[in-house]
Amino acid sequence: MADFVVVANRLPVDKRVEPDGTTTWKRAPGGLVTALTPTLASRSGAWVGWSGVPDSSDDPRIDGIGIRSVPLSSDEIADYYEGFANSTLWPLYHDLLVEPVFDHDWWTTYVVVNRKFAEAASEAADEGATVWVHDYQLQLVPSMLRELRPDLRIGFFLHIPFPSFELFARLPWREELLRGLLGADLVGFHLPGGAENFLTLVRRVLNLDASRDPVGVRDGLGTVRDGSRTIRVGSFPISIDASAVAEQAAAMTDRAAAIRAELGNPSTVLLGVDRLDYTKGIDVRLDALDGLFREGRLDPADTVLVQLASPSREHVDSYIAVRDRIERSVAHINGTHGTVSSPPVRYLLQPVPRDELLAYFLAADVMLVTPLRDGMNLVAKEYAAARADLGGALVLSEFTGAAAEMEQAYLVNPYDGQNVRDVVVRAVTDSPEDRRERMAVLHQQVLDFDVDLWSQSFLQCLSGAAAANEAAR
Ligand SMILES: O=P(O)(O)OC[C@H]1O[C@H](O[C@H]2O[C@H](CO)[C@@H](O)[C@H](O)[C@H]2O)[C@H](O)[C@@H](O)[C@@H]1O
Ligand SMILES: Cc1cn([C@@H]2O[C@H](COP(=O)(O)OP(=O)(O)O)[C@@H](O)[C@H]2O)c(=O)[nH]c1=O
Repeated sequence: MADFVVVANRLPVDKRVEPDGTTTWKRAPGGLVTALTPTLASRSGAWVGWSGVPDSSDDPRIDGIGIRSVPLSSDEIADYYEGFANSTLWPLYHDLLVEPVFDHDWWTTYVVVNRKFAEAASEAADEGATVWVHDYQLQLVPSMLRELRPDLRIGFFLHIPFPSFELFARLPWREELLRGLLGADLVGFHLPGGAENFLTLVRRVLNLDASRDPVGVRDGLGTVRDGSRTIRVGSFPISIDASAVAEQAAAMTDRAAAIRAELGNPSTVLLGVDRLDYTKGIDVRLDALDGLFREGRLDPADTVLVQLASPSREHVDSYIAVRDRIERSVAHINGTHGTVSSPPVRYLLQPVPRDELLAYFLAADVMLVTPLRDGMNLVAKEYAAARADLGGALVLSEFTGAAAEMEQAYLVNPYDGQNVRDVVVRAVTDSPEDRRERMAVLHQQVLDFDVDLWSQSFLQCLSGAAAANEAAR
């Protein structure tokens, strides 16, 4: 039994089957794992989640964290994860970049799977424990868990944007999803805008009393009254372990120089690092590069774009389509502007290990983060943290959560191709002093507002919100 339980779609471990058939588990890389491991380890914590493969029920123990697998069948993965989570909610919450599918069978499976997670959390949690539920895959878990275990302190955090009334109200299951979230004592979003959208929806769809004042960052929480309970609603922008990133990156300078040499030591190295997702705007930056070569504003003989793309949700149609678009664009640029010995785009469709990523960050003159919509984007923060040398420049879409904090980046509107091309050229050609000044502010910012602040501020607000509800009970 644990007194702090994290509930997330993914477990914080990767399963590896060795050539001799034995199974080993490794801590998975990723922001959430890094953010929560210290709290989990210090508080006898447990993590409830899915292993990422069908029908797996191993419960390894790693870094002092108890793991509790929620086994999912292939059909459940198709309907809950690929279907309702990533073909209904994901596109709807990301501004309809592709058309969401509303399928009643997927919804039924979403309810069944959310109940499995709630039951597993209920079995893992000690009397009065704190349970922190994460993300759009599990929006029904807070209320299911409250019904099973009224003694628990329950927080929920959404890692992706939360849409306006006009978008969310299209969901045939809008009431159920809002009610699901209201089982929590505290509901958190990256940005105040998401929290305010939630308050408006609760008022208009459920007719509950919800506050109308603007929500602050880590402060000025909104409130919803639901019977005798008060649900707090707030903004908590996630971040990274910036000092660890800076320290690890400092050890990668030789590898960074080797990468530039492997690329032929061009004058300008541009870099993109993303999951292969249509939200990330990989095609936006490829189109900009093509345009800049055509306009003669960048020289294809002396410019290289490295695009590292990690495969994601590969069975979902919209992901198959975006991969196809990107690969055609890469081939077009290399075919039109390259030579056999020096194609201007180097594209990798593989997950890249953390150390190697940090070396690429150091090797890049300009980091291109151009999503059409993104909850936060930790890559932008990692790049700024890695550049303790104050070198490099960050081009950042206004439509990422990160842009709300990183105002000294070269901000772009990814929907305006001319703006993207102009800003990329500015980032490449601005004086070294101007670029250093911008990077100095960004680097300090990510050091000051790190992941510890994110988790501690959320957990502190959760403790206050839950205590108030316990007193009212
Ligand atoms: O688990 P997957 O389906 O493979 O997807 C990976 C994760 O993608 C999403 O990440 C979001 O969270 C980041 C941290 O808060 C944020 O920076 C980013 O903007 C979001 O897109 C998703 O929300 C996670 O649940 C997935 O595990
Ligand atoms: C492509 C790639 C990424 N990573 C690491 O993954 C996360 C990505 O987080 P972000 O918030 O930017 O976006 P999503 O959660 O994917 O929507 C970041 O920590 C990257 O360093 C990685 O380790 N390897 C990769 O190939």
